[in-house]
Amino acid sequence: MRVLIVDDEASIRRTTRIAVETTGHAVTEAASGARALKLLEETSFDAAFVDLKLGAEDGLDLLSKLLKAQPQIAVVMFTAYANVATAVEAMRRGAFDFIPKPFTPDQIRGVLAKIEKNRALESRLASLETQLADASPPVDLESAEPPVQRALEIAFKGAETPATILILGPSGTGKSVLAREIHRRSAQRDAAFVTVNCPSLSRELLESELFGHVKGAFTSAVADAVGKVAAADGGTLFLDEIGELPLEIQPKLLRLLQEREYERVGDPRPRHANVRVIAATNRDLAAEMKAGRFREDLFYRLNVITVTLPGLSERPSDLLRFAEDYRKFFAARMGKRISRFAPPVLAAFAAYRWPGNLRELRNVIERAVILTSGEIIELHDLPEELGAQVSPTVAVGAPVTIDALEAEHIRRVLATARNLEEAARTLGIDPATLYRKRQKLGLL
Ligand SMILES: Nc1ncnc2c1ncn2[C@@H]1O[C@H](COP(=O)(O)OP(=O)(O)OP(=O)(O)O)[C@@H](O)[C@H]1O
Repeated sequence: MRVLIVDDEASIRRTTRIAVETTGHAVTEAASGARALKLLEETSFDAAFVDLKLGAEDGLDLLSKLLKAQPQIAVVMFTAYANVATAVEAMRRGAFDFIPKPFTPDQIRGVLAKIEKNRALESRLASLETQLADASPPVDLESAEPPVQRALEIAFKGAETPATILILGPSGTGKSVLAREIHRRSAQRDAAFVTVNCPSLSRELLESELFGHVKGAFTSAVADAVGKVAAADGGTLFLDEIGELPLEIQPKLLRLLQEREYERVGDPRPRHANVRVIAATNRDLAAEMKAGRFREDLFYRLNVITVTLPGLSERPSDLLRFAEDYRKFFAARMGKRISRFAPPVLAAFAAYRWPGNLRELRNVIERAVILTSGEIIELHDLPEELGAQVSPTVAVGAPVTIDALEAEHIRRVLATARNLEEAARTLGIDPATLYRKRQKLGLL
């Protein structure tokens, strides 16, 4: 690390320098605030030791100026032993730590180790954040399909209120992605977004994961745990696959939703948590309720603002946009130049039913980008089940019915058009007719 020492007393600068240098860090000295600020214009520092009393200068003012010039710098203030109030003020203004005078070399080394540990954590966090941002294609929350537009509108309006939101839709349609977006658009956007995956644990472990437990509550409870409800206090709790929440836990969740109260496993004291709940499921919750697997009161409590995300095959005019976004994203990530999809690929996309929805589309395109050796993604770059969808026999002049030809033509036009209106214009029919034909031909 590069360390700056700012003190008007040469002897203090010298003892500090020796302590810092024994830990292998590079030192620069400044006898005044003005000199320190000049040095900051030329070099960046990781840490600075600054005397609170710099002759006539005020070390607190200098602290603010140093942080303004280089916000990442960790500033440690040297303070007179009795001056605790000023030390507190220094911390309030953003000092990393303070060391009372007189100090020992070990105190200097201790605080340097703390700064280094902090730096390492910060850079690890930054790299994880970049990895996360890089690992996923950009989120696209637009749609040319009226049912999706309506769903998103409800979700975004609901986001601004504290209401519970239930997101329904088949697997891979983007329920988790939407839940995060709702949090991002909510008043509690700066607080935590905490996910609980309901089916991933046994009932006991899920209850403790949600509400926490006290030491000894069950065999593996070797220490107290706060639980995800407490972790989400002030923020959003996302309950993924709520349809699989065990019946025994359902009344506890209902109490949390209604009274904001819960108890840790093994501790009868009621606790309070102010969490906004978003729940998602690919199950038919009303059917689960009728079958006795989901409590009626909880169902109605969750079912206040409900957003249904349709499957990808019901969003033909969005499909191409997603496919293009994914192509660009994965090509850039793999450093390949891939300019487009061959027309039969687009036709195959339009014909396929996409049981895995957006997740499947993303995986198919990632795979195709890896496999393709040219600039264009071809049919043979797709998994077999997709390639096989396009029957080569359906072609003009081939021995097929007009209906089959029409279906194939509509599919292909839909696959390449930006939206339903554009496809209708190309086909020379009005959008309502195209909508009906799509339904009749099973293209929805
Ligand atoms: N709006 C979006 N824009 C771009 N990609 C998306 C979008 N929504 C979903 N995806 C892609 O689809 C994948 C699956 O999304 P997500 O996990 O949110 O689906 P899900 O409905 O919660 O699935 P499951 O029910 O299986 O949990 C994401 O990782 C992302 O790559």
